[in-house]
Amino acid sequence: MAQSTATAPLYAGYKPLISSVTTDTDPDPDMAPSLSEGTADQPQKLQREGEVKGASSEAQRTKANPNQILSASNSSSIDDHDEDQVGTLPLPLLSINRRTPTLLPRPVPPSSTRFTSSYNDDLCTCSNCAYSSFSSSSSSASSTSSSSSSATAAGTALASAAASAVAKKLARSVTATSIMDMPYNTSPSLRVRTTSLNQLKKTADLAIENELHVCPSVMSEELRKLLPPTSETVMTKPFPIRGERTIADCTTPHVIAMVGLPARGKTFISKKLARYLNWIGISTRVFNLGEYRRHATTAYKSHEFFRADNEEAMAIRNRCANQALHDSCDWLLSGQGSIAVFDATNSTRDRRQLIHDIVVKQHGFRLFFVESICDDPQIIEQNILEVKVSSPDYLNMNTELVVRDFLQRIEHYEERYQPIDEVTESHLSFMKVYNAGKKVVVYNNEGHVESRIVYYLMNIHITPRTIYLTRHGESEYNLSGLIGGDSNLSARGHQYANALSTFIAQQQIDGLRVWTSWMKRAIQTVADVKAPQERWKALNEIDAGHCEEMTYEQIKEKFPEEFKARDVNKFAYRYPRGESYEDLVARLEPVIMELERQGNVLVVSHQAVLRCLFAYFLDKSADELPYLYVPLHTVIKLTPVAYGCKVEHIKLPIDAVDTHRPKPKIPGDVSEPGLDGLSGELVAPDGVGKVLIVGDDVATATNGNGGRVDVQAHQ
Ligand SMILES: O=P(O)(O)OC[C@H]1O[C@@](CO)(OP(=O)(O)O)[C@@H](O)[C@@H]1O
Repeated sequence: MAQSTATAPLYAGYKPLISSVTTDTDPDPDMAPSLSEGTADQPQKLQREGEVKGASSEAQRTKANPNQILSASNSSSIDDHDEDQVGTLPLPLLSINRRTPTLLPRPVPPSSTRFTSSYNDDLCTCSNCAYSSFSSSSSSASSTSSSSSSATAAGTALASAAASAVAKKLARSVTATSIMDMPYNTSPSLRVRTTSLNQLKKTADLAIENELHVCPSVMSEELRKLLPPTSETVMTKPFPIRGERTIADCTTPHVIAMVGLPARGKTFISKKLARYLNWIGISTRVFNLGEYRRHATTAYKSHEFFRADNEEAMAIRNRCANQALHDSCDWLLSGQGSIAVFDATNSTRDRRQLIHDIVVKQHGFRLFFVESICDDPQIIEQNILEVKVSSPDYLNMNTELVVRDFLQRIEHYEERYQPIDEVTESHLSFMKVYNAGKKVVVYNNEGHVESRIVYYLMNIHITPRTIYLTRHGESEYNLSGLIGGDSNLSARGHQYANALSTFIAQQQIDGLRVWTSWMKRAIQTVADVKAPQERWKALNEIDAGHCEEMTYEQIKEKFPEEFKARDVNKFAYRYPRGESYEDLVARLEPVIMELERQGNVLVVSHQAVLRCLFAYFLDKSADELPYLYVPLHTVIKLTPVAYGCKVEHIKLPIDAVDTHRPKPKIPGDVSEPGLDGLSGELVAPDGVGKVLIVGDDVATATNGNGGRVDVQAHQ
């Protein structure tokens, strides 16, 4: 068993964003207090840290496996931060902006094997671009180390795309820019802008003069306006495609046991962690000791119940703890689940030893403790106000009394509290989270599942923020019922794009960032949204493989068995040569992780992708996920509250087709209404249709009966 202790400084490149939360604000219910103190610039701060973190982690992977990183986009480890890799590249580098693909000569890989990438995010996605054809075949001629041969090689690649003479001219026209001259840690797009934008513009003009296709990113402002929208700040993020779900990795059942005084965010962590693990396919359930105690006792009277010398109460508490632990183990033994989260204080060494004896010695399961430590009185008090005042223990009680009683309850625990000790409890595996992530200590961390848990808990934060999800505006393919493809917006889709930008402007969202897929319909939808934008390949719509650009009826006719199979198990069904919803979830995990790290974000994507993201926030099962109703021209606003998420559906007043195909009673049937009966109706988590319609200057909220309720808090 590997023993290691890691504290914050060791995570220099991986600074947990949660740390900036504790010091400033804390939006979470359980650790809530500091939330209200959040600063307006925090989201930007988070973003900046996130960029550095992502880049350095990628750089590390490059060292481990150079092919892998190239396949993840020729990306940031080379361009950004990996000095070793930089040293292996032929200099000077010409166009190095992987995010804003251009017609310019590109860095030449040291060997042709390094150009086997299937994810050249830096390749232009437009069909006209000469770079789309820059593949391994062209790279074989380019593995030289001199600047002139680099340019020539790139020129040759362009030539093979039918414009050799001009391409060579272009290659020569660009002043070489050595990557070594660029400030370390500067993003590639910034480097390009700060070091060679003029050259890029000149090159673009030259290319246009010669009737070559040039990507928008290097065009002059006037020319760019003539094209479909792009962003000044386009960035692409690589994503791992794992293909299979993680459940296979979780062969040994795990118990995650929380540790910590009351009001330290244990329940928040437990619930959030369980939601994440379930979403990635690891069946997880929380066993909350408070619920067992409430079940075993009559109404809560006061903190006296928690006095260490209250023997009668102590006997009840111990019995409840044993029961909860045994239920956790029984649940794991029954094969229904893989991870049980034991949400209790477990604040003494004896209790932890007992848990270890039962979980590890008796059952042979893995045991991992997560201790939440907080010594900021403000955070604790705010936490009590956010979640304890509304606890069933304090029904109809005056807030002041609640706070006083709860603080006394904490004092009783403090008398006996023994934080996990590395020396006397060196046989345990654990993670300590200080002040909502200001410092993290990981000890005896072992195995894939524990590592993912640690990584996830290091990324979450509790700063108040809002996430907006919307599909692109209605597309031409939506109008004709075709799935997939990369069509433009319809006329109504363009209207939605306008309405969306107005809506977002009206909301005045602090530090908003916009994420879209690389599909035209999504990019066009945010054409006028005034906020920094990023493109994610991971946000592209589900790949329907052989069924792309067909209607459901056509698929049924051409591949009847396939069509039926999808209706039988839509989540697991994988299109021939395409993807399943299960694949999508795997593909979207980095998006969720990054969303957890961010402030306010607007995500503009597609029906299937947004179902997956929505399911994460709403804790929806794999069966429900592929049928979640995500209509066109509707913004879904998600605000973290207490242990869940407030959901608002805001339908902007532009008609659109309904692309939702409900689950049919008979698999493969395309004629009868579906089982869920959702089409045409917004459905909130409680199953009641709730819509907020925003008109030009009035906002009207309606439910199915015309009532004015639009908000749904999901617990
Ligand atoms: O999984 P189902 O229900 O088929 O929905 C996914 C489909 O939704 C569509 C529209 O039919 O998404 P979108 O228009 O948002 O890009 C298709 O492109 C996609 O294949």
